[in-house]
Amino acid sequence: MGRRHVTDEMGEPLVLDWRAPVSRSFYRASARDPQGVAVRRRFGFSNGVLTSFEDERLDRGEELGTTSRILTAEIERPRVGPMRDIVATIQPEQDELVRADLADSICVQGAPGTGKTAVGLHRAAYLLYLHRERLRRAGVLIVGPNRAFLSYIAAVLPALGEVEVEQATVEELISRVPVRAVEPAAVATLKHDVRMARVLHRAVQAQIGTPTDSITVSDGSFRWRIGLEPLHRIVEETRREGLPYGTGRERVRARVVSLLQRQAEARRAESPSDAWLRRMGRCRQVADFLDAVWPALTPEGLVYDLLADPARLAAAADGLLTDTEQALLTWAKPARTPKATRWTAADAVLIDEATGLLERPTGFGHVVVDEAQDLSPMQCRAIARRSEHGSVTLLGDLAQGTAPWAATDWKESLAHLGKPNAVVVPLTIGFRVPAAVVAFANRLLPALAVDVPPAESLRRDGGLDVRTVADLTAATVAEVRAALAHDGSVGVIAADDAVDGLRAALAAAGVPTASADDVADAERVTVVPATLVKGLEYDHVVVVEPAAIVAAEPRGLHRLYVVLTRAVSRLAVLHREPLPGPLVTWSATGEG
Ligand SMILES: Nc1ncnc2c1ncn2[C@@H]1O[C@H](COP(=O)(O)OP(=O)(O)OP(=O)(O)O)[C@@H](O)[C@H]1O
Repeated sequence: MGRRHVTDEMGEPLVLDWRAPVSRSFYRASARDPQGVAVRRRFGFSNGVLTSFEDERLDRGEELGTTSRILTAEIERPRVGPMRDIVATIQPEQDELVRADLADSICVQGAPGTGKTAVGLHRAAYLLYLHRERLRRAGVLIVGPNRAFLSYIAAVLPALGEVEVEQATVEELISRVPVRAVEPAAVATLKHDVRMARVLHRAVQAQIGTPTDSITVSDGSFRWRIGLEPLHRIVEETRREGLPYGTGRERVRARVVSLLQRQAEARRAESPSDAWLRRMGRCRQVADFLDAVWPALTPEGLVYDLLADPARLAAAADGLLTDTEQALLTWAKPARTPKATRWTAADAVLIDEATGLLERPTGFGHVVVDEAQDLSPMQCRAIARRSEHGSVTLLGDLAQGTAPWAATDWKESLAHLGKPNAVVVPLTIGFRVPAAVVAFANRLLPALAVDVPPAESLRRDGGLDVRTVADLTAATVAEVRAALAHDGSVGVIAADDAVDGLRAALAAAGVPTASADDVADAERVTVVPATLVKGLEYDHVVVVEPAAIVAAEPRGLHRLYVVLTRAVSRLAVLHREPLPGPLVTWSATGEG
């Protein structure tokens, strides 16, 4: 079994695809439930050379589990460059998630390094293998937190033979308008509040009017009239159908035309031509009627009207948003038109919601969302619109939530995603971070106010070094130089505003560095702003001044937790200022 199906020259299978149904028992068989497997043999390779093999005689009750030396060697191998696949060593609890049915939406809560990203990517590959035709048509989407992360994972699916998968950030998914402005966090947070969905819905509904006049149309030969009563009926009926607003408008038009058609048929005893029907649908009287009772809307126009006009907002937000909140949303100086407006990222979220109210978006057959704890309710809804007829795999860790609207309960996120019945499954075995480093980072957990199962690291190796230093820059350069004596990548993680200085200091010391969003870069050292490091990992991590990382943002302790859990082999923490409170107890014991 392996990454791809391989046959000999006679067409006989030599290697079976890891995703084939027959491969399943390789991953799932255990001494207690051998599933017909007598011996499981794993081969170890290095650079194309067979280096080892390992047998488990399940029929004699032998089972290595996580003590497998091939697994240990694989997870302790120094990391360099982009993420790799884990086909050879997928663990049973991961395999259950990877091979869940296409119809099943699942949510995985897992501590740092438990393999959530790996599971999500392998699940996408598995589903594409099993439902190739269906998913090729419907599409599979991977959503990640930023471009650096997406480029880090970009090679995994192609390595598994899957190239037709879209990978995007949420911001890219909803980029109907260019984002050209920033706004205070309080305003953005309010726009991400799920109440805004109701405000927008009401604003759209408020556009639907009541007919006040009958319609009289002439086609050159005859005059036709539709009275008020049938017009009322048409509008009411269509409103009740709850279609997207734009579809509703066309439905009203079609119904008006169909009444005209019936009159024409009765009078002439034959059906009018398609051209006649089209002409009637576009004639001025029908267009005027539509503009009066069901005017054409654009998503940008709808959001613009709400944010530019306090009266409109008040009408739509009555009982939903307080006066203060409404004032917060209203622009002090609106641009002259929607087109001239400098939209913010949160406006783009509102515009996407509005788009969903006006027209039905095309969706994907399956959506994998990574780092999902950072999605706001409104962003969840944006993804829900794109997976309405498909399923989702939601991956995340509540302890790593750094957005102002970060999730605190997966059930809520799942409800906003339209998948309230999805199961929440924990992953608890850590494959990345050495036990000593996990223990250090876990000091923060009680301060993070989330209820998550703690992880247990498989790694007994690795090193942790927490040091007070006099000169942060000089100490960082020295630390990086020492790290370069080992194999593997080196990640220097600092508060965003310290990154340029550190990069320059390293360059001056003759150490070239890469930036996080360029995984193709051959440099072994990367200097990463703390806000971009989510989901990434480096063999040796140097964290510079934790206090500054915490001070830089409201959920700074959550950010620090992310930062401290990026190391595969060694973590060095360099600080001048005292360590943030929750970590201090630890260093006060003298271990640091
Ligand atoms: N079964 C496995 N065999 C070998 N390596 C594994 C296995 N599962 C995960 N890993 C490795 O562990 C590391 C962490 O995995 P991954 O990035 O998927 O974790 P995560 O849960 O998404 O972490 P985070 O919460 O930090 O984003 C990766 O290097 C991955 O390849």
